[in-house]
Amino acid sequence: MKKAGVLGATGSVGQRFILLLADHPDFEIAALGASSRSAGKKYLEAVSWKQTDLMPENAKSIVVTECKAENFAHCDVVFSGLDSDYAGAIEKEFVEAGLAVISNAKNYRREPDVPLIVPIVNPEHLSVVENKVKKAREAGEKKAGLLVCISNCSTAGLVAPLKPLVEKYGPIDLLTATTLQAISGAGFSPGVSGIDVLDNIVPYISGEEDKMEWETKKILGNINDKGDTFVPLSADKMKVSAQCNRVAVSDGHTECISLRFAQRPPPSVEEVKKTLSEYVCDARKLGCYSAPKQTIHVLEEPDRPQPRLDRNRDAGYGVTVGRVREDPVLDFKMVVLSHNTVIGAAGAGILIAEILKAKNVI
Ligand SMILES: NC(=O)C1=CN([C@@H]2O[C@H](COP(=O)(O)OP(=O)(O)OC[C@H]3O[C@@H](n4cnc5c(N)ncnc54)[C@H](OP(=O)(O)O)[C@@H]3O)[C@@H](O)[C@H]2O)C=CC1
Ligand SMILES: N[C@@H](CC(=O)OP(=O)(O)O)C(=O)O
Repeated sequence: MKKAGVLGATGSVGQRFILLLADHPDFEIAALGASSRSAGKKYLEAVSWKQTDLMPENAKSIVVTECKAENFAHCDVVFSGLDSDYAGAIEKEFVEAGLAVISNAKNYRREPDVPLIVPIVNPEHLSVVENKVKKAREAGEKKAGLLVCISNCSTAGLVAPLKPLVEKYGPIDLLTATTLQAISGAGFSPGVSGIDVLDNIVPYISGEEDKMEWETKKILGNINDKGDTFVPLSADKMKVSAQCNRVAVSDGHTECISLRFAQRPPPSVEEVKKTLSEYVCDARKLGCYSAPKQTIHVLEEPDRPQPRLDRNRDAGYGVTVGRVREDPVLDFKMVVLSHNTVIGAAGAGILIAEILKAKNVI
């Protein structure tokens, strides 16, 4: 069993980590961290639990600590669900102390040497940290600190169907996405207020559109010849336009997307559906415990996917696509649904850790 720490353990993402780690065969919870408001309290008392699953017994009596590296020194991996106002300094301290940090926060996603990972899409980008750790071990370092960033949750759902399509049919040069994002995505402190979201749609999520437009290009981009720096796709190779909305859904981000392939003629609708259905993510091939059996579920019903009905496919690690059809402006349009706190956040972190463990990095 590897020992796992969770930073921001009381938040929306942190609570999902607690659920997903509760019965995990490879990782056990060894330390929980949050703000000084929570530190010193048992998890049961520190947290305002908002999940529909009951709080796991094994978390209840763990005493939450302050997010200091010394409190997590015994951890093989540390998952971060920290508020981004604090994540930057805390995660830096942890990596410098030799800890392996897998972060949900946005702070380091654009660093040229930090992998930005959606584990069902671009686990090959983990080679950059694999190489770093190998070199550090060869140099005699006992604990090589490393940082892996998890993408923005809407970006995770967006890139999942793009990856197999690009692999098979070449670059996508134009892409639009309009999101309908769940309230759990906004976190719990303070979270979206009832009056804002009930009987309403808020057509603005701060910073979200820019993150989707930028992160997509890093995730679908390349690594330089030296194997140490990421080279995102350039704007002339791929134009991405996102519009983001908050809707009254508890979990699960829906995205209406349209895309055009650079190569002409484009494939047929049936070929696109077949390619999506047949895609098997590398984590599944590696035998990772949490990897979805079916990476992308393609539905034929005209009124699916729907968040409440489809977000838990493959325990939230699978992505669901429906309404795949021709687009009279670009080539194709479709609706994508992904669980924002599982494959868009905590689940992604755990699947990344499973991949790193399988590769003997942690
Ligand atoms: N929710 C989602 O779907 C997604 C979230 N993210 C990112 O993940 C991170 C966590 O998001 P989310 O769970 O939604 O946020 P929440 O607001 O729900 O949780 C924030 C967490 O950070 C802790 N925290 C706040 N201030 C401090 C501090 N000064 N020192 C240490 N810990 C502190 C809080 O602890 P306390 O309870 O003690 O205040 C809490 O555990 C963010 O960076 C977010 O952008 C990424 C993808 C998806
Ligand atoms: N902004 C996302 C969640 C989030 O926190 O994303 P990021 O980690 O990219 O800031 C949402 O509201 O659904």
